[in-house]
Amino acid sequence: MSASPTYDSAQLAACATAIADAAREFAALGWTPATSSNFSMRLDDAHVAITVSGRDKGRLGADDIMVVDMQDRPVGTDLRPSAETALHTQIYRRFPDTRAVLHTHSRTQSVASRLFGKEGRVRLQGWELQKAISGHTSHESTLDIPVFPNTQHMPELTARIDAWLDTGRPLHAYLIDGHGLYAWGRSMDEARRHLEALEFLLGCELDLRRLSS
Ligand SMILES: CSC[C@@H](O)[C@@H](O)C(=O)COP(=O)(O)O
Ligand SMILES: [Zn+2]
Repeated sequence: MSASPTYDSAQLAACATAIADAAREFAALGWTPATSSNFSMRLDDAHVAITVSGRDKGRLGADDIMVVDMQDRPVGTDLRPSAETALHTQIYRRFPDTRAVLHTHSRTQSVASRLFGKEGRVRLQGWELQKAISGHTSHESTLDIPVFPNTQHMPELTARIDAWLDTGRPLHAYLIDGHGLYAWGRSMDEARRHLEALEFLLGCELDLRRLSS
């Protein structure tokens, strides 16, 4: 049985608005093509507001956001949550201070995930914009973004992510090969900053590879 909710309808409505606003801006940038991408916000320790599966992420309204518990079960609705709900709840379980999780499918993220998938990670070093990632105070720091193999089987993907985390290595975001980027934060603003910074940095890495070859 799910834990009793400690959120109210006003909090759910505020999260739905924040998700729809962010998603609309990402869609305008071309980062959510063809209904791809999914977004969520933590409501309380046991519940998450998340996008309904298959909706156009550029035109989300209140009816396109639903509630799930931390075991990915819909709460108070028969709607189908995002096919990737398990990736969201895993981040909320593993990082208790996370309040927003953002997943997009931009062209830059998709191409970078294929190119760097062979290496298993993108190593970012020497970029001033690394400082947009919380905890990074210098361009001289090393920021590794892992690339996990894509699969439609969520338990396989969450197991790979758990295995990375269980080694104690930091995890600020990850790519899925041929798929897209997951980023998160302790607020919607922080999650957006992380996503935008990584979109920019991945584009820079792609340009460097292209120009150096
Ligand atoms: C439309 S293809 C993209 C999907 O397969 C998936 O990766 C995705 O990001 C959106 O799935 P959704 O179930 O709407 O959350
Ligand atoms: Zn996706």
